[in-house]
Amino acid sequence: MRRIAMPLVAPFRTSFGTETARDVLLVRVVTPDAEGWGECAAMSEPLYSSEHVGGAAEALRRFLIPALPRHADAYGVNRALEAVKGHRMAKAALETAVLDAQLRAAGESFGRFLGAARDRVPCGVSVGIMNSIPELLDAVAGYVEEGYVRIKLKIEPGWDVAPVRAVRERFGDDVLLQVDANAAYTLVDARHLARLDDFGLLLIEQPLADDDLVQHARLAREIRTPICLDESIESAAHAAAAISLGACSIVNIKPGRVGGYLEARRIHDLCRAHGVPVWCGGMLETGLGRAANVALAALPGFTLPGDTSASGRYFEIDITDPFVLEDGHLPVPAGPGLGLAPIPEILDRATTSTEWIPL
Ligand SMILES: CSCC[C@@H](NC(=O)CCC(=O)O)C(=O)O
Ligand SMILES: [Mg+2]
Repeated sequence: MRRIAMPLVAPFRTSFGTETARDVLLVRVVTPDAEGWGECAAMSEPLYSSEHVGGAAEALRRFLIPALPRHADAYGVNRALEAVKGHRMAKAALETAVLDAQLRAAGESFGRFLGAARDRVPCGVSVGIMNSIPELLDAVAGYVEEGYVRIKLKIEPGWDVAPVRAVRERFGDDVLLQVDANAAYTLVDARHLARLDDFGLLLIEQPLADDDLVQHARLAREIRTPICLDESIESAAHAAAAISLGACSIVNIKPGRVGGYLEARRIHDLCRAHGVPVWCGGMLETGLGRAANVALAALPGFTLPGDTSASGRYFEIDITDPFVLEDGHLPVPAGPGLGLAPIPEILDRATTSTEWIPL
């Protein structure tokens, strides 16, 4: 296990706090045939969800790594880790590292293994809450200029209708626009949220609390903007419940949040069977997690642009060759496994601790 410090190019503010740097936990698995990498999505503090990077490291050290079967592929690891409750981001990092090693040894790319239907994906970008509308419009102008095909605005009570209206007035009705509340509202705000219906948004992401499926279903009957869930969907079972309750009509799939790429694909398959569009969310990943997310975003049911932005959206220097936007798209890595690896001298400079756990 390796912890790296990744400063952000600019503070990223959401309804639950402001990030200025990522403290990222990486897992490297060494097998007789190959090594594999997994990136843990957990943030430094348990503000997005209950997981946090220190807790993930502890769960891996004490429960998940010791539970690893001696000879197992990612499916075997997925089953072996089921006995541990929760800790999905920690599980995802370990399962992904095993999957990466397995695929590198087999000479198969993540995209091919997952069922990618394209060799590049259209990219959206997530824009934080800013100190003023002019500052927001400058940031959005930069991203539109860079070629991002979709803009997502973080919102919270007091910063919602005005920024959305300003972006619509400045950039027109054609730019694909959506908002993400990170669970900042309650049903009391339903009539206020209905004011966003005038702006032709693609979706409103996670308006209410993560465990409020019934209330999201009620909200869905009071606003026209489609509801997309993020924090609420931690498994295929959650996705099935949300769809059958009418709590959402779009799902943001984040492999870390749901325990790994195998469960992410199950959710993709389930949503596709219900005609529910999905898109790939982001957790400010380095190039390692970004590579796996871009491969996932190439699956056929990912019909909306994801938060799969270029490395430069967050990092001055990525620990891998950077993802660079080309005509609003990112290429799906074609090499074995993740298709890339950390650049040793950059990785060493970013490293704050390493820990070797023998099986
Ligand atoms: C620090 S906020 C992380 C969670 C947030 N992620 C994003 O907004 C996209 C971040 C990214 O581009 O990786 C979300 O709720 O969707
Ligand atoms: Mg979100």
